[in-house]
Amino acid sequence: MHESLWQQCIEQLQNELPSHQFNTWLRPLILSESGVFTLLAPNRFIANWVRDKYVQRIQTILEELGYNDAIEIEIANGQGKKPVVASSRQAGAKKPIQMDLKPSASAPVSTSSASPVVIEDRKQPKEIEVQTTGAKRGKGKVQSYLNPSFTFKSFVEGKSNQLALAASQQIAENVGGAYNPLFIYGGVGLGKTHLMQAIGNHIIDQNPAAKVVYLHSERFVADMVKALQLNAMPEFKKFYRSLDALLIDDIQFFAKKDRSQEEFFHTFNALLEGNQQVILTCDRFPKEIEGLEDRLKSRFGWGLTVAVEPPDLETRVAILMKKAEEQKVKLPGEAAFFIAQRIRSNVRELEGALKRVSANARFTGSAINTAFVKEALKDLLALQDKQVSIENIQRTVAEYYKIKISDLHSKRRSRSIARPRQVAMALSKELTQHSLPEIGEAFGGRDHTTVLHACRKVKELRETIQDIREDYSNLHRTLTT
Ligand SMILES: Nc1ncnc2c1ncn2[C@@H]1O[C@H](COP(=O)(O)OP(=O)(O)OP(=O)(O)O)[C@@H](O)[C@H]1O
Repeated sequence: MHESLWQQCIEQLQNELPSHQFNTWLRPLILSESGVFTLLAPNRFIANWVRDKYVQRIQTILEELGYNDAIEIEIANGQGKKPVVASSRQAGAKKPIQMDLKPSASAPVSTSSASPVVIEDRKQPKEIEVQTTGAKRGKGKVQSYLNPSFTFKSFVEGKSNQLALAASQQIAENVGGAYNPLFIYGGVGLGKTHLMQAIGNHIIDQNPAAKVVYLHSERFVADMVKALQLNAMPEFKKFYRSLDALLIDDIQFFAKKDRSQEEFFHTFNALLEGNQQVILTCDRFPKEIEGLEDRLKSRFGWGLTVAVEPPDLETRVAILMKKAEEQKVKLPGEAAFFIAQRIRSNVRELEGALKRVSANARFTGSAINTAFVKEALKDLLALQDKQVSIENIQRTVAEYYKIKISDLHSKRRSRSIARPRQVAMALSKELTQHSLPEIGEAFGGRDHTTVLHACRKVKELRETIQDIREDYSNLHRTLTT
């Protein structure tokens, strides 16, 4: 009975909501088979979001269909069970951002452009210059370390970054709220820094006096070492603990730096306790960072962990068109499609390719079309074609799943072999120019329909199963960077 009610309800929601909202938040919900009307969400973020934004509407629709009991939203693996009723809470209230700290006029002026805390090497008094704050770009003495072009507006949404974008937007609106810290992870050049800084830029746009600091983890370490040498740890601590939002990029560099981890752990706790927002990026999932203390790994997972994955073809085209428009480059759709088809590894490389094409076009005074792009990117494409071969993919996949390359060619059908084989086929389709029959041939002489089936299956599994999504993205990263 619940099944048919939910079916009607979900159809109604699909009619009511924009498709991206429906696909992101409601499509992933699964009706549990337990006695109570329970919807299972794939992760805590979706569960919380649905509780905050959609549960009332769901309940109302169900009531119209004659169902009057409360419903529950749970996380599919059973974590964080939290019953909800129709009158569930509203979205988190906005926390006012403190406006107390201004850079000291007497503080030493730093020429360093990267470090927000400048500890001068002099005996008395030890001063820390706070160069931090947002500060409207270009205004006043205060320097911003945020790239003003990294905004939500300039960020192209796609399936590969949808959750990360939604989470970032949510946090930008509710600084220090329910999702703290935000941990964004994913491969090189996929937009982690862009998203993190978009949050920072948004906070500052809302409140130009907000204290937002963005820095690379290596900078944090270097500043701390300097503070230690100069006996200036109290100032160091005070500074970091006074922020509204601390944005630390690439925290994998904390690995094996025990003293920095210790200090960061305390800073981190102090910020979380004060409801100050912490945003971290990393090239991998927290648990996979070797040389990072377990307590930090576990703490990173307290808030919200979201992945950015390599963008699919449509998103790559959209990103190219957007970048071309921003740079006032006339890029025909067909040429964008060609670039996007051939440059698949990450967005930074897409941007690099576009820059190269537009520089060539300017230099030669030519209009950009596909033939021109082919010529301008000749070397790059030749290099890339050489790098990703089916053999390479098979070797990498076999190593990753700890199976033999010959298993990928064999007829064995056990899942421990068949799944990696399907993943390897899908990667071959995505990363090489080989046709389906050629790929089938390279996998023990299989039919092209088997390859097509594998590609569809892997696509579906990536959408529904986190492990497969991560495996695929790890392999993609290994093969393309
Ligand atoms: N979805 C997107 N829309 C628009 N631009 C994007 C998108 N994703 C990435 N970019 C652009 O790609 C470039 C690289 O992104 P970014 O520096 O954020 O990557 P990253 O994931 O932080 O990489 P790294 O791990 O190397 O630090 C930036 O110029 C960014 O603006």
